[in-house]
Amino acid sequence: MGKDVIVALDFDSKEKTLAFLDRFTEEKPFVKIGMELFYAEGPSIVREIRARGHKIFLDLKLHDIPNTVKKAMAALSALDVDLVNVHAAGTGAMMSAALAGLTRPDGTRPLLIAVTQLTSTDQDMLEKELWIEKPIAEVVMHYAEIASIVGLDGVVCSPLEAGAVHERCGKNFLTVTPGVRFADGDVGDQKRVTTPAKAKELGSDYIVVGRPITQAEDPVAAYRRCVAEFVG
Ligand SMILES: O=C(O)c1cc(=O)[nH]c(=O)n1[C@@H]1O[C@H](COP(=O)(O)O)[C@@H](O)[C@H]1O
Repeated sequence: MGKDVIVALDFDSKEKTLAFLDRFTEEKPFVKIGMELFYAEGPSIVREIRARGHKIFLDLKLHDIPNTVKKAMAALSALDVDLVNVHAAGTGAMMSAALAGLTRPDGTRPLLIAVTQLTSTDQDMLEKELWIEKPIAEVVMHYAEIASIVGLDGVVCSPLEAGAVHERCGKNFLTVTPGVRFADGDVGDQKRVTTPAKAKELGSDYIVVGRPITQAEDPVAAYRRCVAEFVG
């Protein structure tokens, strides 16, 4: 897995998703299928997009008791995807269970990463609502360290934290980073945000980009702008 841009396919139907993908005649973007599309269309959308040759991050952010997550991951292992995720807040026991559940008959498995703190969370929310009274960057590092100790392949964090995560957990520990906006872009509900160029400078392995591409007037041009800034 090299440095790449992952396009978040946050659409509510197969038709809209495939129409969007049809615009890409020259590239085959790495894509993310999240809750909106998966809950609307089910596993068949994963198969269909895979059959078109895309790499897939299946972003369902599992967070439950260890036994439930293990069984759910066993079911998801049947899908041919490259990357899946859980919430690190489920604890090390839950992350270990997720890893144990992720086994295919041929011995392969998708990479497993953990969401540290959502990029839509800021310091104020962390303290006042979640009652975690620590600097958010330290919380991200702590969760990343637990994920690394239990054997996960990486984390989801803001690009702003990618460098520190690599320093603590090693350069091969993946940093998959949403919270990406062009310098002139609308931030929306995201809080810990930076540009594709800055994400590259900070050492992110993958940026996850949704609305700046999907809602752009010219999505292919927006995707190319991301690739040019991030991959070079
Ligand atoms: O796990 C994720 O992909 C994720 C984690 C996180 O902390 N923040 C975050 O934004 N995401 C996802 O990344 C995508 C970002 O979309 P945009 O904000 O539209 O670029 C969405 O599909 C989110 O579900």
